[in-house]
Amino acid sequence: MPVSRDPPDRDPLAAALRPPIDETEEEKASRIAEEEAARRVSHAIDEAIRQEKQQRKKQKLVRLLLLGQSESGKSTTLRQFQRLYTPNAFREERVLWRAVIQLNIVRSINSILDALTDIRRRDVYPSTPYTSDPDSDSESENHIALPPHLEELRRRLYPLRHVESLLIAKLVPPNETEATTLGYGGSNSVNGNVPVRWGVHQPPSHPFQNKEVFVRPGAQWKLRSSGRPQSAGTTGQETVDESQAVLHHCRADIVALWNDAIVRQILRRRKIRLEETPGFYLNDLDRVTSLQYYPSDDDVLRARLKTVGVSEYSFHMEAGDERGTEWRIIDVGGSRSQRPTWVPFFDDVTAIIFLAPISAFDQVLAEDRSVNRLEDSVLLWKEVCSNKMLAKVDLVLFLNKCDILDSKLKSGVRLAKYVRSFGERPNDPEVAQKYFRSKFSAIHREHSPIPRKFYGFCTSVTDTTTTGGIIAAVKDMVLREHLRASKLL
Ligand SMILES: Nc1nc2c(ncn2[C@@H]2O[C@H](COP(=O)(O)OP(=O)(O)OP(=O)(O)O)[C@@H](O)[C@H]2O)c(=O)[nH]1
Ligand SMILES: [Mg+2]
Repeated sequence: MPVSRDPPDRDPLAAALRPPIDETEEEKASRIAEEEAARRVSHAIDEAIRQEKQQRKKQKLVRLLLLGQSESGKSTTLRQFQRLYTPNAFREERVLWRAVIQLNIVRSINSILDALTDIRRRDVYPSTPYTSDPDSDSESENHIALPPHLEELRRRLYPLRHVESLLIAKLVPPNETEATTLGYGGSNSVNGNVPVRWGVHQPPSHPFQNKEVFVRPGAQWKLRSSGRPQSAGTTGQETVDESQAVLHHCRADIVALWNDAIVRQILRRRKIRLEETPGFYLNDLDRVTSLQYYPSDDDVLRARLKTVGVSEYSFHMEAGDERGTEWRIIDVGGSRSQRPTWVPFFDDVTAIIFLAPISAFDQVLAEDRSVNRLEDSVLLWKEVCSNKMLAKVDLVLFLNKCDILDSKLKSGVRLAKYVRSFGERPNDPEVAQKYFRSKFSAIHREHSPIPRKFYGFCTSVTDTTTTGGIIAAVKDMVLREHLRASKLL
């Protein structure tokens, strides 16, 4: 059949659809009515398809946002989700955390060495020897002379400064400029002698503040930490990296330093409670300084690496009714400079897990040392509860770091001294948890723009045994509410 190369001089479709020339008024009215009905049907079909698509999309995608101040445990909660729902990937990545753990260890040691250096600096002139009674806290630091064995340890552990620089260079890109200061140990601890009422107070300044290392989200730092010279393979046993070799070499001295009675006394006087600081591994020195050291699940959960920016982790449910549902978990940085990055995620979030570290009642924010950390958490929770954009979002509260709260109260730190409204209640961890729960629940009730259920858990998200059950319960609840809401659409 011949094909015409020239375009027709009139639109054949328009011609075919044009009403007949001899159409009567009656026929015209009937034709218009038919066309209108057809248009309505077509529009209804389009709308149904659109709604179905929207519903399908909503049913299949759950967006969970993790909020809370810095060091509240958001990234640790994310790692718990990864451990539970993508265990193979989590296991494979454990070796990449070794550099972070090494850095955490080295920084703990260096913070002790800094404390010794500080005492030494202030004590150049005649001094009395250190008290023979290591439990005596009465002596002023200004009269302390470092005994020779500590001077010797200080000298021998000097290579750890170099290891710290090496590890930072490995983990943090060279062009990274933002620096946040966060000391170890006492840097964000409140001077125990200053009472506060949900409290503002002046914290002591510690001379050995370290810069906290952070990474931006994405695989970059993992690639860097897996690269040479730390090519440890996936078992962690093939080759030994330089930092691990130095740690291993210094093992005896590190153990001696950490177990030294005088060192403990100095730390105690300075209110430096290293055991309660993030990234604390000094009670596992034999294991973590061995040449074959390979991080366990627990080690990865205890590692401290500050988040700057936003990281998103997604996984698909592989079994049961939830099969095919995609979960996206969004982890944000919690320090004050990071909080403006939260808002864009409020738009289409399904649920929020808000973490409030209730053990921080005697600490101050690293970024603003005039603000008590518990007070900051309370204000932040109030803001989240009252936010109109989040009015229909399920809020799940994790009153976190209950393990630290427990040990703090049991060691004699009095909660009522910092939280006056705690009053005469017994200084007991369970009473304290209950008290905090009721306070946070009241804020939720009073500040939610429309009434909603309160989901509150007392957690220690580094603990794999208890957290697994809580996360499973939260997941079920979020999904149930999500399905219910999408059915109401
Ligand atoms: N003992 C104890 N440590 C915890 C708990 N939760 C978190 N941590 C530790 O606290 C440190 C800080 O936790 P992260 O999860 O990094 O805190 P984050 O909220 O992500 O902090 P940013 O990234 O700065 O916003 C890590 O070393 C964790 O291992 C807990 O319940 N108990
Ligand atoms: Mg984080």
